[in-house]
Amino acid sequence: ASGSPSESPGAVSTHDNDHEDSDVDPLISKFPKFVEWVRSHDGFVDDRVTIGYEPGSNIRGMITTADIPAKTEIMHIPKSLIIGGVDWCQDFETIKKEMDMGPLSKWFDYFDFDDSSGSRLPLEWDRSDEPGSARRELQGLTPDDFTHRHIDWFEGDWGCLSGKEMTDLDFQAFKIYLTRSMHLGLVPIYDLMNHHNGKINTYLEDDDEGGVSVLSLVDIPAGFPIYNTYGRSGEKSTNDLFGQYGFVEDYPQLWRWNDSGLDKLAQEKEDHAYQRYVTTGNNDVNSDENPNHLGKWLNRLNFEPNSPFYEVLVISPTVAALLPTKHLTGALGNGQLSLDGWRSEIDNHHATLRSSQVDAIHNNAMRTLNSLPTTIEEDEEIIRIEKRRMERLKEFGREDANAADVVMAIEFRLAFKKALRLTMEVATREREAFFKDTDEL
Ligand SMILES: C[S@@+](CC[C@H](N)C(=O)[O-])C[C@H]1O[C@@H](n2cnc3c(N)ncnc32)[C@H](O)[C@@H]1O
Repeated sequence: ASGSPSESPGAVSTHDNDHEDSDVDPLISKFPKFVEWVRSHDGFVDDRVTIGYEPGSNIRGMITTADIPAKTEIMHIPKSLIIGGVDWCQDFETIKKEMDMGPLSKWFDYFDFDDSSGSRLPLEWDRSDEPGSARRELQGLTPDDFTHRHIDWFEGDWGCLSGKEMTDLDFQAFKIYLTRSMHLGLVPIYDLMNHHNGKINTYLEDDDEGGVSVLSLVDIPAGFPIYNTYGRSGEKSTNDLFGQYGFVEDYPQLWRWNDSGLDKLAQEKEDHAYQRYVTTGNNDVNSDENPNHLGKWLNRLNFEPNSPFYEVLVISPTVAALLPTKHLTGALGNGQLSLDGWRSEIDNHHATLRSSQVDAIHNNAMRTLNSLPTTIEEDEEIIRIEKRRMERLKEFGREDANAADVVMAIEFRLAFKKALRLTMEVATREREAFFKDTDEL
């Protein structure tokens, strides 16, 4: 009962601030026309999906209008609708050419419905780290060192622009590709799903001709967001996602950081004790991206750490796994796990984690927190003040991009600090649970 071109789904707007009426919000009201365009080019879209602003976050994304049982094909996008899939630079050129053609492009309806200019990325921040800048507000925390990495490469001598100046159209094409493409290229309608590693409810199946289907992983109730993931199996940390997309993901969060001081010491001195605590090597399991999700991680008895850096997997404000294994992070983006399910996985993990490693991450989290210029409580107050300032500016009709960037940066560092504080709490609270090395008994 779905998918015929004459049955275009409606669109709902639950947004309560800027987009009160879906009739006047083209980012919502143009959805039926967009779906018709997909279908008229041999794409398939289930009638039970629409577009709306997600309650809570107010982020536009795909939502169900009726129950969708598990293992249902929700969309199929044939290769003929996908742009690119060759490499960054060629895909960029194709996108730019099509955008430039305006209504004459086959993808006009796709570009017309796109919302990538509505998101703000750290690479759009002012580059300076003078007081008052968003970069300065990161207080040196990762991704302070790579906020502009993608654009620097893209514009640079070895990137797609080879040092040429970037035009507005270049930037538009660059941004849509950076924020929306996947391994097959730029995939219309697929890219309307938002990210959630915990409530992930879809998986992908490539077809034999270069197209792709999205299927439901679990039963999805009516009115629920349809989620994708940007970092399957713990491949990308919460810091990475913030650095690239500019949002702090919901739980579960995977925070990753480095101890630059100790790193230097370890490099200078091979037998430094740091070597005992930090593992090295590549995260090879995570490059084995299996779109068929479940099962891959379930049977894996794997004690290998997910990352050579300090890492904490935060499940809720009080539950976290210190130095998670690949086995644990393998669940991220591949399936849903209840809080009790996480707790029992984490208990098993902590029972095998050496106390000496726990001490190292605890001490590092403490040192990092103590070295930062503001506390969690101060940040909470600063955000309140900054937000009020922004609201006042808005009332006077002035939108200040830098003020919004600053709030974004402070919100990120606050979430990071909470993860560091939780790391210390878990290390202390569960002291008895960790594995005691024989020389520590
Ligand atoms: C592939 S698009 C997803 C659909 C998009 N929101 C839209 O309406 O077209 C990716 C962009 O959506 C936003 N996004 C996706 N998941 C998000 C989340 N969990 N929190 C905040 N923003 C999110 C980010 O701006 C990201 O760059």
